Amino acid sequence: MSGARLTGTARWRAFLGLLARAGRMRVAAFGVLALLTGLLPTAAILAAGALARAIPAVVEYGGGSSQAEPAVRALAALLACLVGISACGAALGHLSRVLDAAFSLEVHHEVAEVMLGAPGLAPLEDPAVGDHLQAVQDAERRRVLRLAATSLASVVTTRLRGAGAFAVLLGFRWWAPLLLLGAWHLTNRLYLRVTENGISFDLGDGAVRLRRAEYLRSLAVDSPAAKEVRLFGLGGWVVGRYGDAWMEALSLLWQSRRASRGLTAATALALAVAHAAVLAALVRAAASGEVPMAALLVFVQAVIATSDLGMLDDWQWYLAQSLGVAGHVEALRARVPAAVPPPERTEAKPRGQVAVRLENVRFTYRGRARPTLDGLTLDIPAGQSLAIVGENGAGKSTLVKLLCGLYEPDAGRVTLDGGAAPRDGRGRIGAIFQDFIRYPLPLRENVGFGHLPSLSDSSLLEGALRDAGGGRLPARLPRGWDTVLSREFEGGADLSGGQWQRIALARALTAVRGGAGLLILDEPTAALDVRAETELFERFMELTRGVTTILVSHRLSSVRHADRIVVIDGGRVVEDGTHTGLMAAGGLYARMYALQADRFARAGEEMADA
Ligand SMILES: Nc1ncnc2c1ncn2[C@@H]1O[C@H](COP(=O)(O)OP(=O)(O)OP(=O)(O)O)[C@@H](O)[C@H]1O
Repeated sequence: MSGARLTGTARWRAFLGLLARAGRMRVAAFGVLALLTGLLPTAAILAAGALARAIPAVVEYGGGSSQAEPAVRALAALLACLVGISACGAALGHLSRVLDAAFSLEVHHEVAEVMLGAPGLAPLEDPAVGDHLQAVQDAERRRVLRLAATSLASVVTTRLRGAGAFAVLLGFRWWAPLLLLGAWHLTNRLYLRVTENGISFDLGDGAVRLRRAEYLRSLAVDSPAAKEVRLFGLGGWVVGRYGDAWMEALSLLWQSRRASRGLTAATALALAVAHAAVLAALVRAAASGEVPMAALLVFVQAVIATSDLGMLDDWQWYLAQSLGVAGHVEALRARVPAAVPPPERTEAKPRGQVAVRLENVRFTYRGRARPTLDGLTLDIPAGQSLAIVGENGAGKSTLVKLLCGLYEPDAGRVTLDGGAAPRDGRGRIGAIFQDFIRYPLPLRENVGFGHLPSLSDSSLLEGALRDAGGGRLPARLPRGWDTVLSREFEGGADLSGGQWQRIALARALTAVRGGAGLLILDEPTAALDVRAETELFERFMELTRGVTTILVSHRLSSVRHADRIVVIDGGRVVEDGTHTGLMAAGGLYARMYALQADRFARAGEEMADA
């Protein structure tokens, strides 16, 4: 994955960039608080040492004497440090939580902006883009994004405490902190090894085995399989296999952990030897009088605090993951081209019918050896109703997606009204696809999304729904236009396939009422029977007179009343005319029509026989 290939510095830059967008002042305050929280413990160790040094004078001359002043100052400094540690720690914790939320929001915002800024659908089909998106989604699932600043605060303050202890110990022997650092560094290596094992487990065989176990578990508890599991008495088998699959998956992890046993033992030994060497040297120096008692107290505390240079467990992992996410976001931005902003509209007539022209268009899907469209030329005058027909896979939907500017042709041109590229004129196109979206949102939005500015124009939405044949629907829903169209939400409702189709069509009509001059229906009625589809298309052509309409269907009888019919085959237009003209020509259209009519008649006979 290219996100993983970003250098550490680039990832840090991306991470801090995302964090900085949460507010520079907040980030500056975060930095100051982290610095104070990290360094005050070392100051406290030094203050404790100063206090220990000053105590004998207090004992000797009394608390009220001038000789006791250093002790009072040291005590005050120690108290100030302790109060500072807890106050700064609390403030840092609070600010971290604010930044955590802001960081996660920024990541999602950035990803959405990059993806929505892509000129068409092609980047969405790029496997590398899919990998980056998946990585961000996984991070969200593991709550990594919501701990980015907290983990940064924790790692920074801990390392600062370790660095402070290191500096203090330098005052004893130069080699002492280096020795301890080396030993603690081994714990970091060990941690990395264990993490890498975990990652390769997640990415490799382990994940496959876990997925299998997870599937078996879901068979036992989820509803889709509930009927068959009970009916066929599969319960015992499912639970048994789940246990086996789970153990099989974990055995891989244990195996990899066993492989780290040598490093674990070496680390423990190194830590014991390093600490023993430094403590022994300290004791010897104290015994010889070289290191006084107060300094011994300081150095021993510093030895203990060097553990903050070692492995940090979860926080280190969370921070590494957050840096990884920032890398993925950065890589996503580099991978997905940003759309060029549309030029200023110069045409005087932004509303009304749209003329479409495709000139010698060639288009090949990513990963496909052969073009889907090749040498396709088609002129659609403003206001015409055109049907595009062809066999399955002929490229009808592809042609429609090019018309909507969702893909760019490899060669040739697609233009609206003699000049504009489709993606610059999207506001003038209303389209409903075969796989139209059933938004789990209120009915109002499901219809109003065709023209967002009309979302609050109830009479426009009502008119569109009525024309699409769904006029009685709001009255049947528990909350009328505000009913969420999904049972997964409180007070929501489920609709039948036919009702959803009416809503999708109403959405297209809303687009037309909002000013779209080109309406495309790419088989949104596939679930209807032939007669219903024919009636609906005819009604639609009636309702959208004055708008350029493109109907896609492979049921020829449904579209025969269109002004014009083109047949796509081999990636280009092979026939072009009216139904009567094409039938008379006796070409591909006529053959397809005869075949469908024959099939239809035979199906009718079989039903009559039955
Ligand atoms: N996103 C995609 N990536 C790769 N190939 C695709 C993609 N979408 C469609 N294709 C392929 O392009 C060819 C044309 O598909 P298209 O959906 O345009 O045909 P169609 O005429 O609309 O078919 P149908 O009548 O079945 O809806 C098919 O071979 C299809 O498999």
